[in-house]
Amino acid sequence: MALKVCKFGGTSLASAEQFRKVAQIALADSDRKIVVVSAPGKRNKPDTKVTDMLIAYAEAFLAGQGAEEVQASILERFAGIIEGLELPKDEYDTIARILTARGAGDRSHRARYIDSIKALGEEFSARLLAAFLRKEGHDFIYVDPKEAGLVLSDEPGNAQVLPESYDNLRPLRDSEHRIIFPGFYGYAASGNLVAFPRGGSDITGAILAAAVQADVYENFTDVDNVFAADPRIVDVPAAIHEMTYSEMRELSYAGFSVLHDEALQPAFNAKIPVHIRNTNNPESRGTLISLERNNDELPVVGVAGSSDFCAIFLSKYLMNREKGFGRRLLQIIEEAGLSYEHTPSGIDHISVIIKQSTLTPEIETLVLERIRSELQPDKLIVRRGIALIMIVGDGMTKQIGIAKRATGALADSQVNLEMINQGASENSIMFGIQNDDMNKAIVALHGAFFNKK
Ligand SMILES: Nc1ncnc2c1ncn2[C@@H]1O[C@H](COP(=O)(O)OP(=O)(O)O)[C@@H](O)[C@H]1O
Ligand SMILES: N[C@@H](CC(=O)OP(=O)(O)O)C(=O)O
Repeated sequence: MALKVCKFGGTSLASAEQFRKVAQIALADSDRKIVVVSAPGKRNKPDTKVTDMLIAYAEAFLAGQGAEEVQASILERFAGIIEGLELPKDEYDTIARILTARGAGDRSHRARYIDSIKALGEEFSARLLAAFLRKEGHDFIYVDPKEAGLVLSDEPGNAQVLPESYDNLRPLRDSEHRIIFPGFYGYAASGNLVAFPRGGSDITGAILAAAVQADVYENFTDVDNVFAADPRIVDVPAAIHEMTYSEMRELSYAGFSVLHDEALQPAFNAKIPVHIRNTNNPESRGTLISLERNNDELPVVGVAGSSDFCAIFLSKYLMNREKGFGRRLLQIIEEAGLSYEHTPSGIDHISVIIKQSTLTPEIETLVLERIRSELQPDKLIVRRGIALIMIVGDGMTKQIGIAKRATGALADSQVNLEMINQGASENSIMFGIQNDDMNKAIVALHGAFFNKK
């Protein structure tokens, strides 16, 4: 008997109707022993994710404002699900009680308080799905991440798994029951609830799959497969049915929100294939992410982009002869509490690319002052509003002319290139452009590599 861990995203649990689909999929294959769930997501485009409502609920308390309105909207979402699943009224009472109690919890640490509330969407989804499956006569239990031993670093909203979690979670493999596990959060060694970054239920699923040595990690979402570009940007993008871990890691980091980029490492380490599938069309083939792919006629498997980066650009004559220049520069960045994304460089210049949101005006002043006094550059400027576009494919190394094809397509679309950087692993090329050109660039690059002649 095979062992499968499956994760259902917020869109798969947005309503009672979606819960029923999830239950049907879980029941269709007895190998699906562990089911990880997200909080109810959007039912339609203008709708709000429960996680965002919970964050608003926490923020209302923190601001000392009334939270009644947002509390009522959260409870209304769950009331609709409970009613649609024909669950007893007790379920609603429990949810209302927990939500009120958490809201009244300790607010002395802002980020910790927000985590303790925003995780409730996943907890409620998991409790309701387990209750529904049991009501229908199936042996599923809700498992609490604390009891199961999902131990995370104590970084609210940005937690990472600690190695002991894998040993702690392994026994779930032999549980006599099938398991419903909430995604997105775990506990620090201190006992505090901590959440992964947004979209982090994907990470929970991957950790569980690795811990129990699953044969496959099925990640159910609302698209038939991964596309070669974001379907919200490119009309009818090419479907990609196979990808390698490193390709998907690059693409999800660069903008493919379909899978969290940090979800790949646990699956990759444990060599567990990840199968992206559609809850609304479970018959479709999906996308298999593993060590190797057979579609090696494709040099490039995807084009992704994300906006709002900035570049700290420095030039200094004979920079190449100055030992330790790069190290000292990056040390300044590190000591300002910043992480950097890329460092494209030439003989006399270097840029450090950083997420714009992390470079606050205070940090910027501090960093620039230190660079000026400690490194004495000839030129130092900060460029904002940069989008990074990535074309990714393990097959790129074997084909000549990929960069030419890409830059040609960008030029034809009048996109001005500010930076080009080939990843050290040679399976990606990054282009830095103006934010406003991002979608145009993605459309052009998708056309260059995927449009049938
Ligand atoms: N390259 C891509 N291929 C498929 N979907 C993509 C891609 N890039 C972005 N997406 C978006 O990711 C969405 C699925 O991710 P997400 O909204 O997080 O779903 P879930 O609620 O299942 O976690 C899709 O609806 C699609 O709009
Ligand atoms: N609900 C959390 C975690 C998550 O993974 O959600 P989703 O599966 O809907 O991306 C969020 O909105 O960030």
